[in-house]
Amino acid sequence: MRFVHDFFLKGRGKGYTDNTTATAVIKETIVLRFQRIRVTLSKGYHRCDSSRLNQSTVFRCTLLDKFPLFLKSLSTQFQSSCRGLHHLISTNDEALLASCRAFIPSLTNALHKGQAGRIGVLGGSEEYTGAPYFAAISALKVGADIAHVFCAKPAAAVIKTYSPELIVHPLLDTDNAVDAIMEWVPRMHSFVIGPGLGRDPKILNTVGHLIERLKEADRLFVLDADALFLITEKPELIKGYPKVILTPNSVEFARLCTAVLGEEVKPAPSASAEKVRELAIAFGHVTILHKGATDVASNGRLTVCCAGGGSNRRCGGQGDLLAGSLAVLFHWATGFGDRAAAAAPPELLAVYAACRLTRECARLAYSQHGRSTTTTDMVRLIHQAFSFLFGP
Ligand SMILES: NC(=O)C1=CN([C@@H]2O[C@H](COP(=O)(O)OP(=O)(O)OC[C@H]3O[C@@H](n4cnc5c(N)ncnc54)[C@H](O)[C@@H]3O)[C@@H](O)[C@H]2O)[C@@H](O)CC1
Ligand SMILES: Nc1ncnc2c1ncn2[C@@H]1O[C@H](COP(=O)(O)OP(=O)(O)OP(=O)(O)O)[C@@H](O)[C@H]1O
Repeated sequence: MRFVHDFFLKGRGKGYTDNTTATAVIKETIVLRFQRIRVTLSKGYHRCDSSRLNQSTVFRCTLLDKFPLFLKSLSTQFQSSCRGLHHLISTNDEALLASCRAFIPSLTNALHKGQAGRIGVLGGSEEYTGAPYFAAISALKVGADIAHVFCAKPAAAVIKTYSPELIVHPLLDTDNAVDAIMEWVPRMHSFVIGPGLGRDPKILNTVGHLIERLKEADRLFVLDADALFLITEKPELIKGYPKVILTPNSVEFARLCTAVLGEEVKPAPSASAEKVRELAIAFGHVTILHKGATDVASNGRLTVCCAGGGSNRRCGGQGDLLAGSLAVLFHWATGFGDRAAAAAPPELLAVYAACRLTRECARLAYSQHGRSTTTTDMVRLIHQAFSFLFGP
């Protein structure tokens, strides 16, 4: 163990070309400040396939199977000496997609209505009726059985006219909103909070209370759009809660960094993976997805990047499609399939699947509609994109 420690922390720069020796070493440790390491775990045996371990501080890892499990198996002493070096970036599309396919529930007559997902969307105001609609309809198109929208009264009738599929509750702006909405919570598997919520302090206050209650009820939820504005004001609301995923665009991400890290971060189409990880850690290993030209998601331990598909069209609503899809996939990733061989923890797999799906919808829609592409065109293509990526 001493040797391993010395080699990786002090003895850098020699290069490591002998696979056999590397294998012995990698059994004891994981070193991530090296370039192009490919590590595979099979039958509990850790094998290093790379012929290039060098001292570069830039590291880019392909998928490391069962990484979190492996990390836990390291001795406490070694974990602490390596703290700060454990940062793994996975971009292995095929392996991640394969793990996502493993949790997609089969279409079978053995399931009853509701089992594939009862999703709640909290959002919708007089100004914004499209955003909650896009989130809720996307949840249904991805495969949830039921989608409820909890919105402010002026939005309710409008949203109902968009779709008879949605169950719409005009509750968010009522005086007993928290208790009235909580009555529905036991029936829901997961929530999207934020699309079209607006910034009315009374509504945001209600949503703050609801977040507290959802945590007490141990529910999964995704925070997007105006709910992220609330989190910049009250980051402690979600600190350390493992069942929340934040989905900021670059502007929302910059605001979160200012609020939580105390740093000015310039909004940029491509996030710094290191910054996303830093923010996730500052939130107590909460999962953060920075949407952009490349989507970057981290729980502070593992970071996944998604760059497939996508388009050059930046019409509004694409983030809502992503958030609604993610709520379903989050439920599936935590509740279905065998996770023993999964390439990443469920929250990151759900994020990866949602990003990949949204970007595939964007790619398909753009190829048909070009500059005229809107989110409605993308929603229509969810089935085609889903089948292509994950099967029927
Ligand atoms: N049809 C609808 O009802 C829609 C409603 N939406 C809702 O609209 C509300 C406000 O959302 P916004 O996203 O406008 O949030 P903000 O009101 O915080 O505005 C952010 C601004 O930053 C700009 N921006 C985005 N990316 C940038 C970048 N990389 N660099 C610099 N500027 C950038 C945007 O154009 C936007 O004007 C939310 O409730 C949201 O859910 C959106 O979801 C879009 C669709
Ligand atoms: N510069 C970009 N190039 C390619 N794809 C992008 C780019 N920026 C965002 N995307 C993709 O668009 C989708 C939505 O991200 P976006 O940043 O538009 O979210 P948003 O602003 O929250 O959306 P909304 O309009 O619903 O509020 C994501 O899947 C992301 O991958």
